[in-house]
Amino acid sequence: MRTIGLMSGTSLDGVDAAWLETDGDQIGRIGPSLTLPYDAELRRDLRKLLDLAEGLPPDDPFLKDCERRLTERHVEAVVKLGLEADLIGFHGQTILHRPVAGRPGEGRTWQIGDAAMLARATGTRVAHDFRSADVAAGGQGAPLVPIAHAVVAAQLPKPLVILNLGGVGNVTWIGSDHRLLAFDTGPANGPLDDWARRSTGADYDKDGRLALAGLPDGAVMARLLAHPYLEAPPPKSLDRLDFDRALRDAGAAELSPADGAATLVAFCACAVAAAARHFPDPPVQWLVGGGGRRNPALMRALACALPEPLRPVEVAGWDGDALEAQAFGILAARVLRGLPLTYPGTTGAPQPLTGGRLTGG
Ligand SMILES: Nc1ncnc2c1ncn2[C@@H]1O[C@H](COP(=O)(O)OP(=O)(O)OP(=O)(O)O)[C@@H](O)[C@H]1O
Ligand SMILES: CC(=O)N[C@H]1[C@@H]2OC[C@@H](O2)[C@@H](O)[C@@H]1O[C@H](C)C(=O)O
Repeated sequence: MRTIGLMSGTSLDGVDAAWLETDGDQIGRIGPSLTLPYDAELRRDLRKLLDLAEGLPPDDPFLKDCERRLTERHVEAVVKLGLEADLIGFHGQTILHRPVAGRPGEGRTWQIGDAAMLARATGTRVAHDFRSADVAAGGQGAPLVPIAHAVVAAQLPKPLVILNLGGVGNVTWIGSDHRLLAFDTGPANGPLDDWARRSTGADYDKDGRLALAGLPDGAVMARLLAHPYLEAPPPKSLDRLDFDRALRDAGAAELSPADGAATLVAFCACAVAAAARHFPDPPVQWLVGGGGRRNPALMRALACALPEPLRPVEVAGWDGDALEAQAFGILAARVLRGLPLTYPGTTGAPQPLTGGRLTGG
């Protein structure tokens, strides 16, 4: 079927949209994709929502206003793509993520976005709410893209790792027997963006210039590397703000702008290297997607920290900016067909689980 996947990630920079033909198991034609950046006001308000989410009722007027504006940008992205689709995969914006491993009914994950409004405005059926069923069953509810990675990487040599460097980092390890192991590695661009905004006023550290001008601070690094998340066995996932406190306690805030950025880059890379210790076998290569692959400071730090070759996903013929959005097209098709989205090896789901809901059409 013809799908449009829509992903608004933890970097809060905009919505990625991608057209793809898929039945959820295989991919057919790959169409165009685009990113519709958010205006500064929406970015700021979404960032504010992350801080407020814990205490907000679902009908809070500020939240509802952000949700409407966010959904309008998604409608705009679909219209701009300008292609017919049978199904839209609508992730929405995560504003809170608190899964409770192995304790059905206790965790919480919250993605905002008005699926009915999107379905009405585009005249297309919408698959959404991809994470709740997994969290309700005691899974992590994230990452969700691993099964889609397995679909697009079907022909590549294994073991293979796909690393996404978004606001948070996440890895998918695919074994020679097609086994999946996936989890969040640690903070990636999220704290770096916050740091760049506070110290330079820019939305992010473009081309890693600030980080390349500094040096990682040994004492701060030592404290950060002792964080229990790194050694904790998967499944595991993170909220965008989960490391903020640890970064403050480690003294990162006292560093100079350049050394602070260099330290955050080094920590992101070390967290990825720590993730590799959980893989059953080393991969033949790492393929890197997400905005972080454009940061030379981060790519250099990763190349130093990992023994295996590390390359942007473009070497496999993929588009590293579109991959997550394409994944939500694949996941939408799986929702429609009732196929599993999550697995014991990806989220800690008790068994392969379908999920998501369908609206409109
Ligand atoms: N040229 C560049 N130099 C440095 N960093 C860059 C560059 N281009 C993009 N980035 C980083 O990539 C981020 C956006 O990445 P991406 O769009 O993959 O995140 P996301 O999809 O929102 O996050 P997630 O995958 O966690 O949901 C930006 O916020 C910025 O930090
Ligand atoms: C709760 C949530 O939205 N998590 C995101 C976030 O951004 C990256 C990482 O943390 C990943 O776990 C997930 O996104 C991708 C799309 C996923 O679910 O696979």
